[in-house]
Amino acid sequence: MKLNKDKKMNFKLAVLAGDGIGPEIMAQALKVVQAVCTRFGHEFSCEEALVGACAIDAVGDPYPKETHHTCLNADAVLFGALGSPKYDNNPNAKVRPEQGLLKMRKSLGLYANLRPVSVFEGMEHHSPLKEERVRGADFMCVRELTSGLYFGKPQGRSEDGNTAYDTCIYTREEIERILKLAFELAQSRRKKLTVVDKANVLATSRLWRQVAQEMEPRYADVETEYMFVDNAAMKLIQNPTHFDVLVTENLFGDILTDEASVVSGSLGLLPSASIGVHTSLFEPIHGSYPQAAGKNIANPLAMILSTAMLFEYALDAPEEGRCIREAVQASLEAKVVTEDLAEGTPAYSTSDVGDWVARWIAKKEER
Ligand SMILES: NC(=O)C1=CN([C@@H]2O[C@H](COP(=O)(O)OP(=O)(O)OC[C@H]3O[C@@H](n4cnc5c(N)ncnc54)[C@H](O)[C@@H]3O)[C@@H](O)[C@H]2O)C=CC1
Ligand SMILES: CC(C)CC(=O)C(=O)O
Ligand SMILES: [Mg+2]
Repeated sequence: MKLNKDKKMNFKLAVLAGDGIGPEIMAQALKVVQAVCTRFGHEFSCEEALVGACAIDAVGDPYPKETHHTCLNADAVLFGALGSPKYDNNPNAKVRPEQGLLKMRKSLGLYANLRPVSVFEGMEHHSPLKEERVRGADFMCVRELTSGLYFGKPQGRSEDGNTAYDTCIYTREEIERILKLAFELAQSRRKKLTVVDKANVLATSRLWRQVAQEMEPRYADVETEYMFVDNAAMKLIQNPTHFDVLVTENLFGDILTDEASVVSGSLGLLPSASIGVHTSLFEPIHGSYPQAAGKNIANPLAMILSTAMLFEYALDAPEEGRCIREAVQASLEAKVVTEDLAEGTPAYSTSDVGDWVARWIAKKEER
């Protein structure tokens, strides 16, 4: 990224809209990035690339080499979502969009997926849980992203097709690096870490727990607890304010964070940042929501909030990130929301919400 003499940025984004609602929510995110850049005096450029079902259809590969190079040549990656019923409903498909997602994460070295969960001020009523239960909930899920059951080999079927297997593998090194990140994150927050595993049953979980226990003394200022994943699944919605930083393996983190979106009120509200070795990538936690594709009804806020994380984590520009969050808070207060959040008020379209948030950012100084 270039900085001019006034410390204004000129950065380059790899833009991977993907499938389903991906292009619709990405268009809103880019409006917001443009509004923030205009407001703060930055410049940016985008290079689009294919990933997922659209990439299979175009070139037969869900994560083409060209896409990988585009990601490596950019300052950061913005990703929408991928996946299509065409492949979900065909168990015999030779190539799957999700293979592209896994390959992208692995080859970009994105081993840590940060998924913040919180309730916007005054928006507790969006959650189907009791308002007093979710008020003040604000925790960070740290999901290991490049190992575990989604990556372990062997994976497949027996010759007669009647037995299937997946393999869960974790090395000490993989566990240590994600735990280090989680401990440090806890130190920068409320100093509480919940390590979620299934150590009563799984060998990989027992290694996770052992490594975490060995590291604990180095982070004596952090209160560390261990929780089995089934219990965590219950506690997350029974008592979400219990948590500060929660760290767990790939599969558990995937499932628990979709569940945790109930605390915020919609899956369409949860952003994420994937960080690691070669670059960083910002994406909503939800998928391609194919039922909504092309209808201009999906909530773009998870994608828009992912751009706030882009400014904070990749561009070291916290004020810009804060500005996006304030705009999102304002849109919720003004009830400019898509149908997943509209209760008794008219639903706005995906593009209306994007326009409103971008306009709010542009006009902020007038308030
Ligand atoms: N990171 C990614 O690209 C991911 C891709 N997928 C893929 O997405 C496809 C659909 O999977 P699903 O299990 O249906 O998950 P999904 O996350 O796409 O949708 C599940 C439900 O969440 C709600 N939802 C999701 N996004 C929303 C939004 N922006 N606004 C409002 N409501 C929203 C809808 O009620 C939807 O039916 C599959 O092909 C799957 O493999 C799933 C998860 C992550
Ligand atoms: C489609 C999966 C591989 C990914 C997923 O559900 C996620 O990253 O949240
Ligand atoms: Mg998921």
